[in-house]
Amino acid sequence: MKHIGEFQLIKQLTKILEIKDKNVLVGFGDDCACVNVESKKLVFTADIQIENVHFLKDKVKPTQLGWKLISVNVSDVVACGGVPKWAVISIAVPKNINIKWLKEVYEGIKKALDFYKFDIIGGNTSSSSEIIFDLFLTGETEKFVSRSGAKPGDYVFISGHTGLSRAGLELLLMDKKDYEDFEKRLIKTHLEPVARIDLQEKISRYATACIDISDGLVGDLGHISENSKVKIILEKEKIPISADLEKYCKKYNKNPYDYILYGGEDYQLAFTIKKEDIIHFKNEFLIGIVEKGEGIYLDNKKLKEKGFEHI
Ligand SMILES: Nc1ncnc2c1ncn2[C@@H]1O[C@H](COP(=O)(O)OP(=O)(O)O)[C@@H](O)[C@H]1O
Ligand SMILES: Cc1ncc(C[n+]2csc(CCOP(=O)(O)OP(=O)(O)O)c2C)c(N)n1
Ligand SMILES: [Mg+2]
Repeated sequence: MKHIGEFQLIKQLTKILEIKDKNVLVGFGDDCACVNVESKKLVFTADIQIENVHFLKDKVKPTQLGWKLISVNVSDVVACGGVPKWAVISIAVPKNINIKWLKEVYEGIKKALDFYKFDIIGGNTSSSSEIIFDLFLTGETEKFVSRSGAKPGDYVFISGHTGLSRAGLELLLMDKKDYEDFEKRLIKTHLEPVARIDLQEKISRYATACIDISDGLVGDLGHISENSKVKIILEKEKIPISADLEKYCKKYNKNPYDYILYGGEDYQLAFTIKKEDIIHFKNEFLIGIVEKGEGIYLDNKKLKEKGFEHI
């Protein structure tokens, strides 16, 4: 197959479909779809964890895998301002799967459901040569926060440090006998991300646009820029570097900005707000502004909007 990229592929496929129901407020192209149901707005999302694509079976505890499956989906619901409500799960596993291992994945899932406070209420089981966990999650929101609402003059924020997860993945793949404490913390960020459910209310109330950072900060801000038809200017000086990432980059001679800007699987939120609402975001990081135009800039340099793509 010609290499067209994941997002081009999604565009070509979804063009074949036609959303006819007028109650659908948001279809393809955002973190969640959104549907009017009586006086409520329901949001829908699905994300998957696949062996050798999202995880290596011998490098993750089954409980961590269950936790991550739930977190990555909650992250999309929160990015739309929603509260997670109900989910169904589809699994596909090799016929000779270790049942104890699988039950431990479900223990991790249960722990996450208790933390994020919602239920899985159904699912499906099938076989596959590689392990697949797919979650379909619905949530409720009063106001849908899209990727398309950023306006010139808005501030750009991130909810926390980025780049740590990629450093954690690289450390895991190094297969070291011993890890320093900061390395263990980076690995934990990769294997046990926590979706920013704590920000749900503020996002719902104040964000003019929001996306969860799964494919890398610049790639994902690129979706806000494209959908909102605006230019985003990041100020290098304002983008935070975590102390652990700094240590990692010093030790392994890496450029921290490759991680911060392009890392992926951060599951922090990138969002825009009106300037006057800045008082509500004291613990988050102001990293830039929205202007008329297009593209993502770091100070006055245009950045390549490359993010993680599966295809
Ligand atoms: N195969 C597909 N068919 C229809 N819609 C899809 C498909 N894959 C992704 N989408 C939609 O495309 C958009 C982008 O997907 P994705 O990049 O996976 O979002 P996210 O990073 O928030 O999970 C979403 O609205 C998603 O619902
Ligand atoms: C073994 C392994 N290789 C590579 C990665 C890195 N990786 C896998 S998926 C991904 C991007 C995010 O996942 P995706 O399924 O695209 O989530 P979405 O953007 O749809 O929310 C990254 C950075 C990984 N986690 N594990
Ligand atoms: Mg997805």
